[in-house]
Amino acid sequence: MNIVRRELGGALLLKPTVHADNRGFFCELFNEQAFKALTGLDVHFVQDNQSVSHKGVLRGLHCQTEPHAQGKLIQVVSGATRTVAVDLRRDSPSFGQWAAFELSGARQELLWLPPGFAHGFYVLEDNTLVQYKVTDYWSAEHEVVLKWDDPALGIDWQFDGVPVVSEKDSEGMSWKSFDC
Ligand SMILES: Cc1cn([C@H]2C[C@H](O)[C@@H](COP(=O)(O)OP(=O)(O)O[C@H]3O[C@@H](C)C(=O)[C@@H](O)[C@H]3O)O2)c(=O)[nH]c1=O
Repeated sequence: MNIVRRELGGALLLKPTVHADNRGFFCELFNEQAFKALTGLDVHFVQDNQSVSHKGVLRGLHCQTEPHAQGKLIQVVSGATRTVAVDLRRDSPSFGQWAAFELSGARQELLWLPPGFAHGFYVLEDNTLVQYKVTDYWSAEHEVVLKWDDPALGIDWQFDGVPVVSEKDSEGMSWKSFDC
């Protein structure tokens, strides 16, 4: 596995080593020892999540706060997304900044987002399967939902039409009310 891109002082785009042969391919998606050797991070995952979405869906922006902040290792197994991370770590030089990543089954890359990042994705193809490992359990009471289209964040989602969002996400909090 290699680090192919670093963003916002902690987000990492990772490329697994793919072993291809006449049957197809094999790759390790997460190996605790190798991840630590590569990144210096000692992560412990407690939950694996999966979602399937139609083209045009947007999920996010979601973040869990302490003491249940979640690091996330995200993979698009099939289909494609434009995935966005926003740095919500108040002590970070990139606090309030966002970065976008094109993830897809074809690219086979993984995105590591440390605890303290908001995560969201816009789905570019039907039947997009997203899987991610998280370092803490889901806790609805610690969930922050940030408004994905807040002009103060200025995220360039590159929409093709009006995105389909959940009721929860349409009622997300503004950046102004978070940043106080
Ligand atoms: C996140 C989560 C949801 N749920 C339930 C709550 C609800 O009934 C249903 C759907 O939840 P949501 O609408 O929050 O699903 P979704 O919008 O896909 O939420 C996810 O979005 C992406 C962007 C993330 O970063 C994730 O951490 C997670 O927040 O699943 C769990 O049982 N466990 C979980 O860990």
